[in-house]
Amino acid sequence: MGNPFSSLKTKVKIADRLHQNASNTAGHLRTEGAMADTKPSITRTIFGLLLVTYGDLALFQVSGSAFTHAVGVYTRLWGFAAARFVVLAFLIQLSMGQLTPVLLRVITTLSLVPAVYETSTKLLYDEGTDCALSSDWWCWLMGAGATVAAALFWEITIPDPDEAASEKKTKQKSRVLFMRVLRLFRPDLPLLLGGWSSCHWLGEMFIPFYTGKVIDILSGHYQQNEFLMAVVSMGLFSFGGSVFAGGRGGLLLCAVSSFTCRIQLKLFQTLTKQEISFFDTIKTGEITSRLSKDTKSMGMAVCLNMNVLLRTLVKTVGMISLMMSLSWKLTFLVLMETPVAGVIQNVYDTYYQRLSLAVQDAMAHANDAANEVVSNIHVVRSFNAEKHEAERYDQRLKTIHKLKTQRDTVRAIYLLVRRLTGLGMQVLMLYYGRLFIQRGQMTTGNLVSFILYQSDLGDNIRVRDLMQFTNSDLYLWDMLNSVGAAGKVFEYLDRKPEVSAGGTLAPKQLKGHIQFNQVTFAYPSSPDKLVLKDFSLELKPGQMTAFVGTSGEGKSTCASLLQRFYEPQSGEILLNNEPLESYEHHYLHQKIVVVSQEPVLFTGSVKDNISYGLKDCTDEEIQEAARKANAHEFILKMEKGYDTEVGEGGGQLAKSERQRIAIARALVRQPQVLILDEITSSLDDNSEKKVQQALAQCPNQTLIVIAHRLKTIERADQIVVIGNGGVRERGTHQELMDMKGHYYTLREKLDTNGHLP
Ligand SMILES: Nc1ncnc2c1ncn2[C@@H]1O[C@H](COP(=O)(O)OP(=O)(O)OP(=O)(O)O)[C@@H](O)[C@H]1O
Repeated sequence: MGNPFSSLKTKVKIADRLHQNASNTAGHLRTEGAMADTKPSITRTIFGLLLVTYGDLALFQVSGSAFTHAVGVYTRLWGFAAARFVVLAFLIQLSMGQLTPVLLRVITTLSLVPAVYETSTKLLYDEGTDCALSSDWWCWLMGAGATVAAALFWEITIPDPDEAASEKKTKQKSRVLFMRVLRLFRPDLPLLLGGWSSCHWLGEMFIPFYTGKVIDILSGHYQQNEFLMAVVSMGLFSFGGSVFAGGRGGLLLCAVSSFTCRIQLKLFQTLTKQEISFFDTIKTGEITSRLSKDTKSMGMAVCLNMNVLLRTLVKTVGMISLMMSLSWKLTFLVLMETPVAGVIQNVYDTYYQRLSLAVQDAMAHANDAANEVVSNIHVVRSFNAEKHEAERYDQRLKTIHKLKTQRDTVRAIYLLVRRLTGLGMQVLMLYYGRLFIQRGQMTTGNLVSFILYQSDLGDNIRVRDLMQFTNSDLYLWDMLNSVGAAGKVFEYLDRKPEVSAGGTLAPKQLKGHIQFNQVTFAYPSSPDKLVLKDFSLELKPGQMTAFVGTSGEGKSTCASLLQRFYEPQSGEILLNNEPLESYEHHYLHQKIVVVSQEPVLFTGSVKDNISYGLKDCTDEEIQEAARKANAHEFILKMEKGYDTEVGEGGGQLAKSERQRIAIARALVRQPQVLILDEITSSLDDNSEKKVQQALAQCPNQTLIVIAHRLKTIERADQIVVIGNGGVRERGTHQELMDMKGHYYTLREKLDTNGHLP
């Protein structure tokens, strides 16, 4: 039967969603309908574009005709820009019926390019070009080509807010994450500023300049002083650069390390506060991957990116200025590659980031599979499932391999295209460089310096020298990609536990009176399967209550609810007539303690494990608890007594020994409510008797025993048979035997060891 509450909630949610979807769809349809009404047809668009091109060419021809020469060159250029804009806007409106923002941007750029170009070259370099004087077709083509390139660059890299809302959202998110990580770096600010401000590249920037100078000195009239000066300056810049480079690497890595430790601790603290159902649904591998890998890569990504960003910005401006001083014409030529590179980069980023995320997820899956097998190797071995597990792991590794191959192919294609465009640009640059040398506009040394700057500029933007201190083949864009890891870390850091820990009650006296009032509960991971349905039960203080029933009926679930690992969907659990959630978190877990069927010990000594979580616990208290749990004697027999290491997960101890240490750990807290969940299953009769005796010495304690061995609970004050989500029977052993109901039947079914089947 489905959970009425969850199904009701689900129905409400579904109805909400349907409503939302319906209105979204309606809105969408309305918008699409409206767009369809106004969007011109393809034929009309082609006709419009042809008309605009023809109109522009005619206008361009008129602008160069003799009668326009009556006014000055620049008046004519700016007048033509204004006329061109008005005419083109009019023609578009006429032919297509609307002037979209994209078309508006294109005609504005197209109209302004010639005037802005000519005026700025005149103002900056006091030179004009042939295009200013005549209406050459070549000039028209150059202007139109530059406009189309700029338009493409703009539309791809800076999408329209309406058109690319979703894409922008993810980019926006990356930016927000970037800034958020940066803010978390605040305590390491001195280290960061030290690293970022170490300008080792400033030294490197002047080396090409002096190289060109040395070549000019050597190829022209040799002057020793000038030559020495140039070589010494080169040496000094080079030395200064090396010193700063070393300092920068050290400071930044130190900042990243300190950041990582801080975030790992913060994340660990947040994770341990999450409700238990969180751990039921999220895989261990995923959590450990966030904790160990993502925290590191997010710090690394932001710290290094910021460094790269600052350096790239300053170095690029510096290099462009130096290149301008060598030849402004060649500089403009080189900069024409930028929009093309931007478009290529954008396309590459989209594919590469998508594949990188898929690789990360696939790796987390493979880790999960490996973790599961390693931590349950006994089961794998005993079921002879090694081959099956190896195949499962192999499949996951193959998925990673496939995704990595796709990702690396994308990268290889990207590098090839980038190199080809770079090569094309270098050929053009050499061609024009030779022309300028022939015309006497630059020297051979200038060209050499220029070529060195050009390749340095490309590397600077591609940020290849990140490899210097990351010791890997990561590029800036890979680094930006790992900002995505920050998203996942923040998702956990921001997560508020669903089971609140805001209670304040911590009374000195607690009787241990428990009431389950019409509790209905389903595990969040299986919301449709109700484990408890209107479950009501009263446990009197100081009494021993035994929960019995066949496997899977919800006995351990009652224990979990008492510890507030989960919240019931309805009903309440009262402790001393107060709801459990009103008790202070630490207080509650000191007063209600569980010893479970699989005792978990942590790496450390026996003493550490007994006093686990208690700050002021004396040796006497520890030994007293161990005595009560019948553990004292075997602990003393161990090599270092209470200081003996128990190994990982208590692996160096027998199960019954681990069980007794777990009981001592519970007893040292002097709990008011003690829950023993099938603990006797691993104890021999003698140990069990002693534990029972020890427990009998705490008459004020409310004791809940969940047992499969029905013999052990015959002396309980009340035995509760749990089944079908509720209480089937309740009474003392004798009362229930006389009743000849479920309890009686259960006892009939006991095997020779007294266990339930
Ligand atoms: N973390 C969980 N997530 C989802 N379902 C769970 C979870 N823990 C237990 N269940 C399911 O809840 C039901 C009750 O489990 P519970 O462990 O309380 O039974 P039990 O009576 O203590 O069984 P046993 O005697 O075998 O320990 C079972 O059907 C079980 O499969």
